[in-house]
Amino acid sequence: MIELEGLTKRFGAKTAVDNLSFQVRPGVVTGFLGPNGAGKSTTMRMMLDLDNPTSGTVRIDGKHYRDLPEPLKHIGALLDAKSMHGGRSAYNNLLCLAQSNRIPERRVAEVLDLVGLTPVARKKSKGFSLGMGQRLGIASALLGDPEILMFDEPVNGLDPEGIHWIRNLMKRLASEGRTIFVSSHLMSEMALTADHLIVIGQGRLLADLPMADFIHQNSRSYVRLRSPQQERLKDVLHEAGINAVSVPATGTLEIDGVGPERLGELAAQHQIVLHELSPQRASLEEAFMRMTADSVEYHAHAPGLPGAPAAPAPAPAPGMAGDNPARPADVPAWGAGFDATRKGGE
Ligand SMILES: Nc1ncnc2c1ncn2[C@@H]1O[C@H](COP(=O)(O)OP(=O)(O)OP(=O)(O)O)[C@@H](O)[C@H]1O
Repeated sequence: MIELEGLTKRFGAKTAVDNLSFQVRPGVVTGFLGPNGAGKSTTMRMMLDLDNPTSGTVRIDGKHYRDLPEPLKHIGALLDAKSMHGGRSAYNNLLCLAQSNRIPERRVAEVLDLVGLTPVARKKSKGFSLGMGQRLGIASALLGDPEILMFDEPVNGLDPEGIHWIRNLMKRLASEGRTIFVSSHLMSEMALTADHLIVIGQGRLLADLPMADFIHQNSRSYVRLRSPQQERLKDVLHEAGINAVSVPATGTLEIDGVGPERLGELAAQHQIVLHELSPQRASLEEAFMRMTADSVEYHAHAPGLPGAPAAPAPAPAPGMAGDNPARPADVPAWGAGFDATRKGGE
């Protein structure tokens, strides 16, 4: 279990993470979503004690990260797959990490096998493709057989086979009772992977709810009709007390709350020709974009979706004051699968 209470991080005048409070529970995949610059990576870095909170706390199984005796055995993370030592083989990268965390060498071969890298174990990691690098980062996260795993944008740049593999791996790890926390800015991807959802925007909590609830709340279903007798069809629907909205861009009508059977029968009764009668479901990506519309920091110039009020967010727990002292230099560094250098601005 990961617990955040009133977690806040400021970089000068910029508040990257703003009074975040939530829990990440075991046995499920929890998706961590937010648009670019929302504060996901900064939050994850504070979870691993790589950035100091300005205020608030993070607890890993009830303890501060720095108080975990052998951290890799509690929590594994993939933050930045490119941070491996390129001049070392995959095997040696993992071996160094294992040795610094008193993990037996046989575990190195086990995790290489688990991620499918055994055939290239002795190759230097600088020659690895993006997908192989991600697998190596995941192997490093799994090395200590931790109960908690965090993945920052693990499917970035992967091919469909790689995406499928990571998705199944996360589900399997969760089904073993582990705590899986995975960030993404793609709702469509998360909808296929996560059981629970935490959404942030401009560092603030926007939603904390089961994925099934998000899908239920945001899957607007409607019927689309297209007819060469559009105006007549509209009149007929109006007479039947059905509200149809014209969509000029597609030349169609959209109807909420009435099934396709009834609409088809009405058209037939009035001998109206239909070229399309199709049930539709609004995309989750659109719902996510509406939820975060007010907090998107970097807008493209193309016209976006209309802004809508953010989804009701659970009230954040009261923040806990108190600065976290800097992590001492001798605390075992993560070493792999992430970039252990602190971001500037502290
Ligand atoms: N070291 C730093 N100094 C100053 N500002 C920073 C620093 N690190 C992050 N920020 C700012 O904090 C905000 C949150 O950044 P963060 O990288 O955590 O977001 P993110 O949700 O992970 O974004 P992305 O999806 O683009 O990776 C951004 O506005 C970013 O510019």
